[in-house]
Amino acid sequence: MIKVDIVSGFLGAGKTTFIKKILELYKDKKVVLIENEFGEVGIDGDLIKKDGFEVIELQSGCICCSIKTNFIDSINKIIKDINPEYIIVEPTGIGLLSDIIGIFKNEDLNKICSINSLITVVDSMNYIDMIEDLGYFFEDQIINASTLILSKSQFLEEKEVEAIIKSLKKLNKNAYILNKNWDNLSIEDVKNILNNDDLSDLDELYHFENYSEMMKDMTSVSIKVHKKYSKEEISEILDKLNKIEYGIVLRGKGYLNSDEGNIEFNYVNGNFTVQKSEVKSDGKLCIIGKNLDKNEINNLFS
Ligand SMILES: Nc1nc2c(ncn2[C@@H]2O[C@H](COP(=O)(O)OP(=O)(O)OP(=O)(O)O)[C@@H](O)[C@H]2O)c(=O)[nH]1
Repeated sequence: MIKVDIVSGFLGAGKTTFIKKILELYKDKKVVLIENEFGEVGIDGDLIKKDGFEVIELQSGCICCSIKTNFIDSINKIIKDINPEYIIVEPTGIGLLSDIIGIFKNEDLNKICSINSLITVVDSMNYIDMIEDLGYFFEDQIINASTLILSKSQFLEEKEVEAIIKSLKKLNKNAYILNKNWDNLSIEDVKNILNNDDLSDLDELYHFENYSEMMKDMTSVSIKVHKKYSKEEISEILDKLNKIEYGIVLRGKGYLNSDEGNIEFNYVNGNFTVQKSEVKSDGKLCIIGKNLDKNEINNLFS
């Protein structure tokens, strides 16, 4: 049986960052990562591929709905061509965890794959906003997980973190909740999470019904940029992204060229970082949000 680790979590929560830690643990195993991006240009895959891991990128939609068939075909192909010990699945931040579990339970995949862990990364900095704005949708990722890992909690007051944990426990009383600064997260911690994930509740999934309604305004803008930017120029652009004329920007990420070498940026719900990057790229970026004005966003980066 191929073991499947599913790492879900909202846009920019820290899924790829946590998967990099899992890959450290699996470095001597045959492992394939399936990266599902909502945008048309794959961004995260480059970060993992540069370390020599096998990455399959599925873009332009969510594996839980619009590209479900591609996903099942890809898994069958991976099994046939690579036959790995482990498959790690990173759904888009706006995917439904219940649907992804459903695919592994029902689509004949249960004969060859078994779910090893069901992790949802919870972005502490944005949890309160997300739960207020996206409510039931966001709860699908929390209620159906067996481990909830808080990211970025070191940036909050202890009281704020306690409130988040209380809210998470109310939604999912059985999940194991890990609250630890990720800078101190050891391989042993990751091993314990993956080995001890309790998947006993898989038969009773919570399913968010109004998904298509929620998704109808969700859009992405993918841009290939050959221009060189300085870190300051990118910061100035990102600073403007929270203006309503661009739509509601939830997530932005990209690898760009600058005179100082490769740079990468990460934008999550109004906060951003711009830094030197180890990833060599011709220049590409993706912006995800609600009711985005594609022209205005294109103009910003042109
Ligand atoms: N310091 C710190 N930064 C974090 C932590 N978790 C995530 N980040 C940062 O948050 C940003 C987004 O992290 P990713 O791992 O790309 O998030 P993601 O969930 O894979 O994002 P999408 O796939 O776009 O939805 C990056 O800049 C990370 O470095 C954390 O616990 N601590």
